[in-house]
Amino acid sequence: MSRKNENQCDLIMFGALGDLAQRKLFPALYQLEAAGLLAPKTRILALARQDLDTDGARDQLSAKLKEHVKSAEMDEKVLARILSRIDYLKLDFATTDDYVGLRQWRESGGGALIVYMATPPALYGMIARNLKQTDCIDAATRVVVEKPIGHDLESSHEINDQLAEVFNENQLFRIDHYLGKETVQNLIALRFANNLFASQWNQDHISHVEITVAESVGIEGRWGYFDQAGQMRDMIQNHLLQLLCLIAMDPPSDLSADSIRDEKVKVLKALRPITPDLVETHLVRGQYTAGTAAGKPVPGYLEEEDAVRGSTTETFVALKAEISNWRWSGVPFYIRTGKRMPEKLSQIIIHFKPAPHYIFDPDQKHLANNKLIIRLQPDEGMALQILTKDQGLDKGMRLRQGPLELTFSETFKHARIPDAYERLLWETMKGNQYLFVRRDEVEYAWRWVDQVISNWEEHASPPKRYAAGTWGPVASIALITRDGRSWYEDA
Ligand SMILES: NC(=O)C1=CN([C@@H]2O[C@H](COP(=O)(O)OP(=O)(O)OC[C@H]3O[C@@H](n4cnc5c(N)ncnc54)[C@H](OP(=O)(O)O)[C@@H]3O)[C@@H](O)[C@H]2O)C=CC1
Ligand SMILES: O=C1O[C@H](COP(=O)(O)O)[C@@H](O)[C@H](O)[C@H]1O
Repeated sequence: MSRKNENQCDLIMFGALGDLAQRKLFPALYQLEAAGLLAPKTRILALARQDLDTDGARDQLSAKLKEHVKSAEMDEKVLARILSRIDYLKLDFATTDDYVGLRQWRESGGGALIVYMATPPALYGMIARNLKQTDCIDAATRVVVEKPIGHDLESSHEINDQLAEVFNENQLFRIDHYLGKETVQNLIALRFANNLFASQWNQDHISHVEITVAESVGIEGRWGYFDQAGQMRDMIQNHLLQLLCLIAMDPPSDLSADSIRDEKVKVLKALRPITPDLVETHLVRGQYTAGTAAGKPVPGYLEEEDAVRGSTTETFVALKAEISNWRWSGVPFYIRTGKRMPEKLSQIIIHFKPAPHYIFDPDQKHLANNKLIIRLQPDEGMALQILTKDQGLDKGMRLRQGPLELTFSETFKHARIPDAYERLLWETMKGNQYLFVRRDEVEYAWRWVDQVISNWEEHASPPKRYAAGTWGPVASIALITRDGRSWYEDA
């Protein structure tokens, strides 16, 4: 095969007219086209149950692409090229006979077959069975599935079992879109390409770690889905535990998918359960009430469209996680995530321990902890807070804290930061699984989350209220100040 066609594929997209596909997946394919990364013969088949032909579907997708690709990045020639790759097939996912059209389409193409299931997870098993029954797939087919894989350990087992009846694990690409973010992948480079940090990355040198993933948005018309999930299942079970794993894992022996995933699994297995006696001190759940977002009044969670009165679903979680292993014994990981917070901000702060013997002004002792601030989004970059001597004859040996700063947009001026889905689709086309989640990762994450949820349910205390536009319930501040620490607020 010529180099140009090396990553040639036929991409079949179930749920092609749904929200995720239109907002994220087709814009990502547009960007891959713009970057010249799609092989000349790569084709895309959009599947949905709307009564459209290919021209009608292309018109609809074109309008959505214009809406979701930044106008400065929209180029009519690129648009025409990506649209020309797209065919449309009306198909009811539940009707086996409909898949015959899909097989016929595939017979006229070539390259790897990628099946993207941008549908509710309850449909994955049925789609997989229908694909198999109608001979649409083979042992080289790759399948991309979205989160959430289940609602708990038991249901995730069921979904994974249904997929495993048809596909091998090396065919399954389970998405956690945080793993596609450039800055999240950068955690691997930061930790394992810089020996400076490698030698400090343990309980001898780190006192605690903070992970904050704050969202300014509320429920965005997804109340029905979100109320069944809550922030614990929607964000912690996947994105935040993945971030924790990347920070806490041991060095993998290489960059292969299984080396990285083996190390992440060890972290998940070592997470200390939040047992009933710890719920009070290690966990805070919150739910937002009316407040403000970007200076405008916004309703509370229970007043959102489609809301059901009296729901006790949490829109905020703060917790103290502990990892029972040699490297992290005694180092708490304080994690918080919530909707309707003052701004969109994802960051990780590594707090280093002070030097063993302090010789400077006792009044400045509180400054003596170095911090590494990793800004995942927005304003991607990192800063290492270090202490230097304050300038001037009159300053003696007064200390001053300041950052060694790396802001990606300034340092890599011309490099556009790709959206997570661009990276994930591109890796799927290349057949690389390292940014995708293996079955045991999903299940160990559920195992830990399930016990947290069942223990808080036993505790039966309702979520604490916080006004939209604030950093969560006051109790989340107490969770960390109880240990003589505070959330890093230099946002
Ligand atoms: N949207 C997002 O931002 C995110 C979504 N996800 C995940 O992505 C997946 C898709 O989500 P999303 O796009 O929001 O969901 P949508 O409901 O918007 O899209 C799903 C699509 O599947 C179609 N569909 C459902 N059943 C059938 C059927 N029997 N035959 C044909 N078409 C069918 C629906 O068609 P119709 O409209 O006709 O019902 C709909 O267009 C889910 O797993 C979700 O959890 C994950 C992270 C973020
Ligand atoms: O998976 C999800 O992620 C988004 C947050 O993603 P981000 O890339 O904008 O940080 C969250 O809003 C959504 O509820 C959840 O399902």
